[in-house]
Amino acid sequence: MSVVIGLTGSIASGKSTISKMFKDFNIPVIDADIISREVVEPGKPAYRKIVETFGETILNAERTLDRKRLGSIIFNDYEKRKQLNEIVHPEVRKQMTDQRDELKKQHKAVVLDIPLLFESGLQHFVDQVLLVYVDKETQVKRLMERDQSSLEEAEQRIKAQMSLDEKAGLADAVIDNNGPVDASFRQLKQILRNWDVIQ
Ligand SMILES: CC(C)(COP(=O)(O)OP(=O)(O)OC[C@H]1O[C@@H](n2cnc3c(N)ncnc32)[C@H](O)[C@@H]1O)[C@@H](O)C(=O)NCCC(=O)NCCS
Ligand SMILES: Nc1ncnc2c1ncn2[C@@H]1O[C@H](COP(=O)(O)OP(=O)(O)OP(=O)(O)O)[C@@H](O)[C@H]1O
Repeated sequence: MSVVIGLTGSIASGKSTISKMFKDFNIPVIDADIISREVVEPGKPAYRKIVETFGETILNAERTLDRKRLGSIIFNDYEKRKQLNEIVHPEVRKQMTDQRDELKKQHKAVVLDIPLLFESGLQHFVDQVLLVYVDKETQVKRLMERDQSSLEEAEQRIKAQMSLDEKAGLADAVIDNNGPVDASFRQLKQILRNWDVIQ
């Protein structure tokens, strides 16, 4: 029996950092952010719907999506965000469940890295939910440093998601990622032992 692990957190909480650690255990990771980029490439159905809905001003000169511009529209506006989600999310879900079912056949565990797992109510896609947690101050600081963004931009993005404190109450296990990376790695190892994924 393969265990399907839903890896989640909030923006800049450290999902990608933890996600890379699964390689050490030979556990494959399916990344919703990567799939959500693939399904909006020019020529794909979701791309066409996005241009129809948001207009050509959200395109770059080479006609790919101007992600920064689209982000500045949707992170400011709940209704627009909902419209974009309704176009992109069904495509992402289909790809993720197909890959999950294939990988389950060959691995002791499979990870679905889904930033919006709780917001989208996707708990039923997975057997265990693993949350990467940081406190609000660390989150803002790491987000601003990584994306070279202002305090205002960082707080706006954080506000577009459910708070990490609320998510912590819903998860099966939590990694506290406020400390150094090796401390988070040790927590991950213990959790995988508890779930009988590793020895
Ligand atoms: C708005 C877009 C173009 C901005 O692109 P950008 O390259 O700046 O950001 P990126 O895609 O790398 O996302 C970064 C993080 O933002 C957060 N985020 C992205 N989309 C959303 C959303 N619709 N609602 C809340 N948070 C979001 C997530 O934590 C994500 O990890 C892009 O995020 C997008 O297409 N979003 C809709 C699809 C989506 O929900 N993706 C996230 C999970 S499937
Ligand atoms: N334990 C840690 N100590 C110091 N820096 C960290 C730690 N964990 C992550 N970081 C840094 O914090 C930033 C955010 O981490 P990461 O990109 O892994 O988050 P994420 O949850 O995947 O973000 P997003 O949702 O935006 O994709 C990165 O610059 C990363 O290098």
